[in-house]
Amino acid sequence: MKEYNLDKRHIIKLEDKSVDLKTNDLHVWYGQNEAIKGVSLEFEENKITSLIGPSGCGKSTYLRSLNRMNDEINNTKVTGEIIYQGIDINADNVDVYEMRKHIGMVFQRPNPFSKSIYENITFALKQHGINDKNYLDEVVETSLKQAALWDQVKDNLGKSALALSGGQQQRLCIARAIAMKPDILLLDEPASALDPISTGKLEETLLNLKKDFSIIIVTHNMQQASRISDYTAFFYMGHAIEYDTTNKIFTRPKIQATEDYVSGHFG
Ligand SMILES: Nc1ncnc2c1ncn2[C@@H]1O[C@H](COP(=O)(O)OP(=O)(O)OP(=O)(O)O)[C@@H](O)[C@H]1O
Repeated sequence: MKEYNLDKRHIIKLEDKSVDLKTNDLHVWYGQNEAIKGVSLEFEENKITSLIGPSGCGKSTYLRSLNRMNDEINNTKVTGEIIYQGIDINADNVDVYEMRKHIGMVFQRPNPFSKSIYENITFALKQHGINDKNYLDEVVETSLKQAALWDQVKDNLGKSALALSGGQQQRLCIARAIAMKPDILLLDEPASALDPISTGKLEETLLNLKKDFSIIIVTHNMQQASRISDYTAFFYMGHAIEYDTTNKIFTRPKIQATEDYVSGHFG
């Protein structure tokens, strides 16, 4: 196993860009295990950013901390700032439930509720007290259109979501997340349980969604990162080692570990 110098980093700052979300010196501990060791990254609005790196480097932990999903895990500690619209959403007084309306998440395995397609999308809205039928109908249609699922399900909105294919279920989960009209969508390996055709459709959907949302995605798939993302961050052993435009990361990385990883010669 090659030893890499973890002090050598290359992290770009998005000075002249519109930054939607950023972290400053973010650390995450599971008990004694420090999984994220001071990560400072900025995410541009209406762009797709991929988080890549070897298994166990902390990509999912970092992603989950961006809308405080790690709060749900016992014995976790998160320090540092997560700045969204000028507010540190890692602060104690933040209403996490409210914040997640702005920063939504889609998980690795499609996890629709055991309810109808329509109810999957309206569930969270109803929880937030929205019951106007016309409004809910409109949100269902718009969200399903944005998630490229409307044409396939529009005549069967009362059908169980569990009867959809895996790829359709994952697009339904995206529709469910965007029904809340978030600004930012976090996706943790959303295509890992999908076949190549469904993966292609999902990637196309994400490319269409970026005009309305900022997207941050964890992926193991190098081709996927290079096909869909504008920026890529390479993680290793709890650090963000290199962060740049996707083109530079895949063609002219500045750090040896990144170069080895993207060229398949890592470790
Ligand atoms: N719920 C948890 N409880 C305790 N430790 C955890 C938990 N989730 C992750 N870890 C630990 O945190 C570190 C980073 O894991 P994480 O899942 O974030 O990495 P990853 O880069 O996303 O890995 P993979 O690509 O395999 O999904 C690992 O040491 C892992 O064992």
